[in-house]
Amino acid sequence: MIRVTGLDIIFGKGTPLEKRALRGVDLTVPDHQFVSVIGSNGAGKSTLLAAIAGDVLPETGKIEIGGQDVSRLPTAIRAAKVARVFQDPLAGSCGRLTIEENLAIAAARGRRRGLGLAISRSRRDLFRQRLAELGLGLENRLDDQMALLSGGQRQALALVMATLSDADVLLLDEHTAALDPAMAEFVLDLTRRVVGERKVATLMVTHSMRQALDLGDRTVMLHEGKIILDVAGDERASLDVEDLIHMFRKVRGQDIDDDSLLIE
Ligand SMILES: Nc1ncnc2c1ncn2[C@@H]1O[C@H](COP(=O)(O)OP(=O)(O)OP(=O)(O)O)[C@@H](O)[C@H]1O
Repeated sequence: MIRVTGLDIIFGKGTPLEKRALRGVDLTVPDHQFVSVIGSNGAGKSTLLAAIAGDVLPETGKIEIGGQDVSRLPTAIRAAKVARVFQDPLAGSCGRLTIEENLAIAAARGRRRGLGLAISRSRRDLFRQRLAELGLGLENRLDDQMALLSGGQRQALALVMATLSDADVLLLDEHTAALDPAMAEFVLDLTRRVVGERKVATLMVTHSMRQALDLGDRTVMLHEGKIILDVAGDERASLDVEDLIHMFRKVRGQDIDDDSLLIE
């Protein structure tokens, strides 16, 4: 579970460029819940994920993961609890290492084991099995360098890596935005499957209103560092993109910037 309470994040405090990116954000995500996060440019979506991962520390407020207060813990210490997939397919894995080595590092995250032990035969079988489930033929390429894979293959791998760890939290930051439409659809389907199986507390940032309603079981909209909409259950199920736009306008009294929020 993730519990964020009264979270304020300020960049460049005391400088002319001071920016209050999050303002008193409260958000609790239970273990099984998949939350899509939407909002226009600069709304604070990535900052929220970065704060949960530990890349930025709160000015005020608290972040708890699995019941532990991690507010002041650095990213490296939180890594065992937090799995992430970034927009840039190159960011989540090491191109110079093999597929197997990348998977072994992911599997060893948060565990007191060396890489050597991590690459045992049974582990290799597990990796093969997980890769075979993707249907991309990667189970036969364990010794290939990660750099040889396409962006979509790397994102799919990043999701598999996320499931190999015992993380309590999965953070997806526009993880399909850099992919071509067919690959993006594949990775989104995989995301649904992975989150469904792992039942991990998941936050997915997207610019697509359609994705925000189609994936997961709750949609949160951020604007200027605040949560302005939070819908789940029957209310969410009955919404379409037009409703979401209408709700945004009602709350903010302004038009959505169509350049930053994709209607479809
Ligand atoms: N490292 C930083 N230093 C200074 N300001 C920052 C930093 N990171 C983000 N900001 C500012 O904080 C605000 C929120 O940024 P953030 O990246 O979280 O928005 P976002 O909702 O993810 O936007 P986008 O959809 O454009 O990625 C923006 O005004 C941004 O310019």
